[in-house]
Amino acid sequence: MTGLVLKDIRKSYGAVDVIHGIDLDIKQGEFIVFVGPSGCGKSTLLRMIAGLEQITGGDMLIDGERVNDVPPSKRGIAMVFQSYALYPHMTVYDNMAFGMRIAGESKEEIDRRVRAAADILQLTTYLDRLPKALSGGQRQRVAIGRAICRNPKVFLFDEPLSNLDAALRVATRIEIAKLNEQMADTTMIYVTHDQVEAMTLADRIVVLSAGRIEQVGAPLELYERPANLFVARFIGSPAMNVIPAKITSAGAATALELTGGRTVSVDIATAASEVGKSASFGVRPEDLQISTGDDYLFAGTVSIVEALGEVTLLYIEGLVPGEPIIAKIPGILDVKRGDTIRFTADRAKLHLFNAAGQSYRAL
Ligand SMILES: Nc1ncnc2c1ncn2[C@@H]1O[C@H](COP(=O)(O)OP(=O)(O)OP(=O)(O)O)[C@@H](O)[C@H]1O
Repeated sequence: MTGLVLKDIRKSYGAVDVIHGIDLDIKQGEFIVFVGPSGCGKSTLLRMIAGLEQITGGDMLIDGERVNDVPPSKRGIAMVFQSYALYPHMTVYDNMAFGMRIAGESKEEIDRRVRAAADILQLTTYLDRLPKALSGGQRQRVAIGRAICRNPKVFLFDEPLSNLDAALRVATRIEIAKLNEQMADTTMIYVTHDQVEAMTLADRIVVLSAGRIEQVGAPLELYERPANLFVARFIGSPAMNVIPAKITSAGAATALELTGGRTVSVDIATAASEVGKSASFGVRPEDLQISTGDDYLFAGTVSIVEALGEVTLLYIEGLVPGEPIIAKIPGILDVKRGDTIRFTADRAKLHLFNAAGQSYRAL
């Protein structure tokens, strides 16, 4: 089993601690995505797994073997970077074969692996071309092919699509998803800023903030059951709306008074000791619906209407100072700036967090 285990992994640069003790068990064949705001330590963690960055503390195990001091070339890992770094004077074939030639593989074995990788990535017709005669997406596929040829146990990707334009990103993302299916036993770890890549590629997403794990879970688990406000706001776009509230009654359902005076009830259990405490009420923009009745969550005045055709985004000012509430309503609406609208939502899709930002569902 080529599992990967991180035990209390730490990283400091001089006196500055950037990774504060990461515990993570990755199973063989899993596709793990690291996400988090800029500077949270995603690349540092990936580079420690690759062996490109010294580990300050803790243990890193691959296949049960401690690899903290094992050099990158001996870890059975291949890494694909944002910049593909191909040799410009070598053909696609030679770029993919290069590492194997250095390693002294036989001509037959090199040919077999290059052709197999080219086949997976649909590069067969480009094998005799130089990188300058390829598009950005094709070059990135060659970089991925070069990594496949190394027969890695663990495949690391550091924002591999971020240099590509929107259409190529989508196409190459789909290639990576197919690659993951074809290399079902190969563990893949992927760093990205892109929500869609994280949601569509990952078996599990690791959300990081300031060198710590906030939550680990399947994409929809994080979306539907964020453990805290950080994850709730980080996963999903536009971000979840959060309205300050006070708990007025507890039990199997909880009653809240929202900022602005409206009372709402959510199907989330709280203890009697929570009554009177401050909380944060959360609802995703796409879970809001326009209401015509009296049974609504809150009402507000529309300040901006963004009609995108497929959906309309409504920005509602005044409920939370300095932060508009956003509603994402399907289709084209007959709504204009200045209209007052009532919003409702399915009660099962509401969220509630305590004053420390922890979800009451996760407590
Ligand atoms: N060589 C270094 N010396 C000192 N600090 C460093 C060094 N490399 C990285 N850091 C710091 O470590 C932290 C984590 O950096 P890292 O590049 O891992 O973040 P990231 O999550 O990958 O960010 P981004 O999404 O912007 O690429 C940052 O605060 C960064 O400033």
